[in-house]
Amino acid sequence: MATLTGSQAPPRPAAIALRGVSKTFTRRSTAVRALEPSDLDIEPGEFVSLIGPSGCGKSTLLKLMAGLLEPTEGSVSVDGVLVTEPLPQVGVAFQKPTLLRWRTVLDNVCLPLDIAGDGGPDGRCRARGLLEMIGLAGFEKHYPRELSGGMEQRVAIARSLVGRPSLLLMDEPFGALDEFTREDLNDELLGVWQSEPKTVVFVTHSISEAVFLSDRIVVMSVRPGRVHADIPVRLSRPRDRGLRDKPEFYEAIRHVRAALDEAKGGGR
Ligand SMILES: Nc1ncnc2c1ncn2[C@@H]1O[C@H](COP(=O)(O)OP(=O)(O)OP(=O)(O)O)[C@@H](O)[C@H]1O
Repeated sequence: MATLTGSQAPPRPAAIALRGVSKTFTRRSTAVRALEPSDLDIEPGEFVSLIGPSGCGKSTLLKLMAGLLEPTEGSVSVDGVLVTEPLPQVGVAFQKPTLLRWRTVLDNVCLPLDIAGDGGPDGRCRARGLLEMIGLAGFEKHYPRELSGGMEQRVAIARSLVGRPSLLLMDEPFGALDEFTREDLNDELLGVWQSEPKTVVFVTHSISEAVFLSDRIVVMSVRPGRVHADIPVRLSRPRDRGLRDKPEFYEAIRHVRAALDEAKGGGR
């Protein structure tokens, strides 16, 4: 029987394809142009960070990908499907963990499964496994008020992963944390991403965080936002914390910083 191999196989659609996507927010008579028409392709399994000056439209872009905002012009597709509403294969994690205070840690992680009517023993077992993977074994029965900020953020990340999303959208998930906790969570996020490959789009203000995590860094320019530079990060994987001491890490940081400096001046 003939099988499709190599060049015969149909091309796999991009995990995310943005075509001429722009966004203007309108309130009464005021219009804010947040994003100029932008094109971007992200391949399945890529880890891509978005970085840029405050107000350049990073969160707007992420919300457009998540189906939480509608583009003013253009289209967003995920796995070849036009995004018109939030899709089940997409997980999201934002800067604020927004845990439900009356639910235990385990029940917070299981929330997406409960909403999807899939909260059986398998899902709970997976939730426990994720809690263990991100260093929260033993805290399943605790309530959010009993956790530190870093622990709450870990719970939010486990929650975003429990439905096995093929695409994970993260908006400054570690922005409110101290540097040590942030580095620990970077290590843990990479561990999860390496053990369960998925496409990740990650918004951050930290150049070193973007370099440590990403295959590519998309640098955006000042408002109205647009893609200023698309920089591949050619550091080998798997990566571990030792990478942060290596000259090639600093070299990559310098490169991204130069692009970011240009992007900041680009609108003036
Ligand atoms: N719902 C909204 N209504 C009106 N304007 C908005 C809305 N959301 C965002 N904006 C505006 O769009 C622009 C881009 O905002 P966005 O939050 O996407 O930027 P950002 O790059 O994520 O910023 P930061 O790095 O500070 O978080 C800003 O000028 C912001 O004021």
